[in-house]
Amino acid sequence: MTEIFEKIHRGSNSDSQNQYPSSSSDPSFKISLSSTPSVSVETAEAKGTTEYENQNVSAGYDPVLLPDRLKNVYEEITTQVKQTEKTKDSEEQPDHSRKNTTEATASTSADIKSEHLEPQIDTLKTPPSKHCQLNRIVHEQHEPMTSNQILGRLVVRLRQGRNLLISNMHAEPYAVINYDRTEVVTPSPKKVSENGMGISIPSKSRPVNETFPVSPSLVQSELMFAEARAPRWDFETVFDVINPESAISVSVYDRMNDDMFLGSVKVVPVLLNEYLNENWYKLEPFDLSQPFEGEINVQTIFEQSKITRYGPEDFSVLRLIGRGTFGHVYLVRKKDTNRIYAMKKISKKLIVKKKEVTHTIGERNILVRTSLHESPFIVGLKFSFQTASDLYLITDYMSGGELFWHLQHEGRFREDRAKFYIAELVLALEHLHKHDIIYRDLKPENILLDASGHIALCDFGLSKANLSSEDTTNTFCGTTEYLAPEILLDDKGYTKQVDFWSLGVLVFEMCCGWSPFYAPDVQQMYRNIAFGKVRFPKGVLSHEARSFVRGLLNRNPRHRIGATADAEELKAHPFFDDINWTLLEKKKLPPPFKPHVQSDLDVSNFDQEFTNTNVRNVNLDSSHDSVNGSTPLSNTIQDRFKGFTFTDKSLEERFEDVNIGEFHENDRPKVNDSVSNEKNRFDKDDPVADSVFGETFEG
Ligand SMILES: Nc1ncnc2c1ncn2[C@@H]1O[C@H](COP(=O)(O)OP(=O)(O)OP(=O)(O)O)[C@@H](O)[C@H]1O
Repeated sequence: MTEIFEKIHRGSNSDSQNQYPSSSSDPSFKISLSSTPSVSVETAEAKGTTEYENQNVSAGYDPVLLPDRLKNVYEEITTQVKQTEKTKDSEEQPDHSRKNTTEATASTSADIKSEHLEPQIDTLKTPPSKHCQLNRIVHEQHEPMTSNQILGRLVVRLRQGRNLLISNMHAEPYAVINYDRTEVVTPSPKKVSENGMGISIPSKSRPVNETFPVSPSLVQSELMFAEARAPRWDFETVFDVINPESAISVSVYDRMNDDMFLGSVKVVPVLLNEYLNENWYKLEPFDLSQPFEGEINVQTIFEQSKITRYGPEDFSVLRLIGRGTFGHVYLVRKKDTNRIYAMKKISKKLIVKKKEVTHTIGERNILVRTSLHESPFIVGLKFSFQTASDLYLITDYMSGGELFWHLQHEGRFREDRAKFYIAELVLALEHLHKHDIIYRDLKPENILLDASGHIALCDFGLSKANLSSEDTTNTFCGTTEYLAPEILLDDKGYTKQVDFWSLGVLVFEMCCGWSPFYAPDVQQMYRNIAFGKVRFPKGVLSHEARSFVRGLLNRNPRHRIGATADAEELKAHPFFDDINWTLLEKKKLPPPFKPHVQSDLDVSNFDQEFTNTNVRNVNLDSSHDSVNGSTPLSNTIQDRFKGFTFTDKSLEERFEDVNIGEFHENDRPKVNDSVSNEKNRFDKDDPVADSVFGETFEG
């Protein structure tokens, strides 16, 4: 058994310690994925039995097609799986923790452990560049990167509301204003009555009954109710106008009643210099069949801009909100508009040292592409620029935080909540795949929530562009827990289907609270992905959800859901029967959970480990670059950042075209070691501690 993984990871030549396996070193080390139906497994529940024995353990690999040497190993594994499983009484087994699940899914490993596996993760992390397909796509399908200019500033004033459909006098209506994916959360309305200024708008629908004496407190309540129905915000905010097509959306919620949705409006701004537009807009419900009332008064003024370029000096750092491998992510304020953004600052030296230049340039270019195509579920890039030492990406601030953070705090999500996120992710992946982009790093850490609770994908550092439907790629990258088996095993390469495998892992993880292939050691995790069984906890996932997960976690990518019609196939699965895709795409389906966000400066949904960090000494001044004492990067190296185009003035260069997807020979593919990424996610009590495993299947 050890042998198989040594083969898989190193190739047959055991001397080649740092060799990623390749067909040239040992053609037999890969397992053919060319045929084999997926496994059909009845659930133990369905059978009314206590066992979840496999009906068929071929798991997407046809033993007939396996090389002889692997066949024995394969048979050994499947026999062990069967034997181990037979000894277990699934219904009685109090096996609920992540660790236990791992042991269960890795039930073939009893003897593997005793065989002393050498740690091989480094080998996997450092495949030679020949394993990567080079330059195949460099000159194809270039996106014309229109050099959008910053058109100006859009001042938006939310003045007041009237006749809002609040449920009681304590209501505190507030709004989430969204323009070109930038979000602003207004404070609660001004309390006019408390200032003794009186209330002037009685509610028609609640006339005071004059035939009875009215106690002062009742009058007071009526006044408070009337005031809450007609909130006065007088709130002003300024947006950067980049895309002239964008409309403003204003959604109103009640802060005191569980962020109850009170309606939303869409306002198309008039982009004529200094033009003031003011109107009362009727609030619309998410669901048009619902009775609805209320209006809000919105003013817009456009001011044409003379400045077209920005640099780091134009931003003030407010908080640290995240730390990545190559730099930090800050909450920043753009000085001229006071607009709040997220700024990712990436050290050039570090990415050169770690040979990640291409991935980083690729990330920026994919963000440019997706920004131009207005994908609602992908974080919006606003500016990118560079200095001599750093690269900067300015994106919309997603104040709801990482999905990871919420999952960590809540343990797991109800299926309908998970379904909502998964459905929005399907649309995000559909968008990427349609634009020939493969995402490759789907995981809760890279899924952010906006203030309303919609998702936005971030971190395109591992994505690859210009990969059409049939194209394959070979780069070994991703985060271990979410890696598709063909990335590990198939040297013919893999396709966009790997994103759907990761999506299957995510559905499972969101609903069950642990990752289906997790193991404390990475080698074991690879084994679980390649051969392990997935065990559904009993009673947690609906029949449709299990079928969806099974369909996505099919080890044969050609039989996986999505293999023939990409996301359309996923959308048609019964799991999504109650999803209205048209409304979802327009963000008109109310999110099942609204993050608690007090204002657009709120960082309470981010880890305090970051947000409590002192950022007073963070220096964004590019003039600092030349005097910071470290050796400057050579011109040749600076040339590699041409996509960001360094200028002496350190000014911003937005949306400039560069080669997308080019793989530089020195650039090393990347694996996020999910073990180190684990943080304390599963330190909490296991959320499904009382559940019993009900079903096992193999993809
Ligand atoms: N637009 C944003 N709004 C809010 N938070 C953000 C935003 N962009 C990034 N973050 C936060 O910063 C974290 C790190 O960002 P990102 O994943 O892009 O960095 P990275 O260097 O690529 O990370 P990694 O090393 O994990 O690949 C995110 O997980 C998220 O918590």
